[in-house]
Amino acid sequence: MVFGKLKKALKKFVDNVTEVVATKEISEEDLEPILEELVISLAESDVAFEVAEEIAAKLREKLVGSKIPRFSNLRGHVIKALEDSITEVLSRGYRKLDLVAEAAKRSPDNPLRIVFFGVNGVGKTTTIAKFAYMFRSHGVTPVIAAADTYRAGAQEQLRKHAEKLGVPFIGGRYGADPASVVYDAIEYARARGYRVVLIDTAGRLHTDKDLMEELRKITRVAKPDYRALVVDSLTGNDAVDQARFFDEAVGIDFIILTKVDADVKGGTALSVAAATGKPILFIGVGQGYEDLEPFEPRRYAEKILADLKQEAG
Ligand SMILES: Nc1nc2c(ncn2[C@@H]2O[C@H](COP(=O)(O)OP(=O)(O)OP(=O)(O)O)[C@@H](O)[C@H]2O)c(=O)[nH]1
Repeated sequence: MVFGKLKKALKKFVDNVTEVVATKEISEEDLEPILEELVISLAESDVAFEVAEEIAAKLREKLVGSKIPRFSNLRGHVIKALEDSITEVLSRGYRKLDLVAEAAKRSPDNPLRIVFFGVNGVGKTTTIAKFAYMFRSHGVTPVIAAADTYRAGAQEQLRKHAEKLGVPFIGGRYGADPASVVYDAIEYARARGYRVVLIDTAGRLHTDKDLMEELRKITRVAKPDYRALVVDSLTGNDAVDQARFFDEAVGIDFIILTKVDADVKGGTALSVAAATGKPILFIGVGQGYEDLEPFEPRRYAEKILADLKQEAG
């Protein structure tokens, strides 16, 4: 089940609180051991330890000494505290972005540039194709630039997507300077009036230092409006390390979390958003072009807690 492990941890927390609290007020004494158990089970669901502790601190603040409103039940009260705490953690750095509207407003000599970073295998290629689909279906056709010139496969995969989607593709020969691919793609867009350029980059080179230098060079040439990091929700705490690496290398504006539809643990979103302070703005929820959703913290928290809320009535 999607998010199964996280949901189980949260349900156990609600069960424990309702079991222990007999009066109309929640005491710190009652809550403390239950919070400790919650932190451990959150950590087991891929929530970074410091983020799990932060959630516990928020719950302590909201629940200790709180009076249960007369007509509401204790369960509902605890679930609401959980939902608010999770929403707060997910909201760090969050802002609404309308990329399609931004691109549509651009003058043709200054197209919107989005550079995508991320290690191999996280779903970067698929995500760029999903973005191309999103722009194109709103009438803003993008140019795709494949600036990973070290992997012939990456070029080929992106070219196929571009063909299927009917959008222009600019690639480079094996080993060509990736920055020149970026330059050509931006010039191409300018010359033909395309208002957005989506740029793929390498996910791995011989050394991390080489990778950092290449990504910095691409960034200097692209002058991106947005630097997007693609992370895989199935990688758990690794996603936090990746976000830190890329943020140090090039600076990250927002994160796209992929494979959320296949995530049985569910904690990565909480970790990445809270531990890096970089907002998740999109999630990948499948392999199709249309399987990209804007991320909204409250809605995501509601999704995590939907079964519990339904049970509580
Ligand atoms: N279920 C699911 N699968 C996804 C999602 N995004 C990508 N994938 C799959 O993940 C696999 C890897 O995706 P790619 O787009 O090839 O990943 P990449 O990061 O470009 O990987 P390389 O090309 O190997 O660097 C593919 O099988 C995709 O279909 C998603 O949101 N949900």
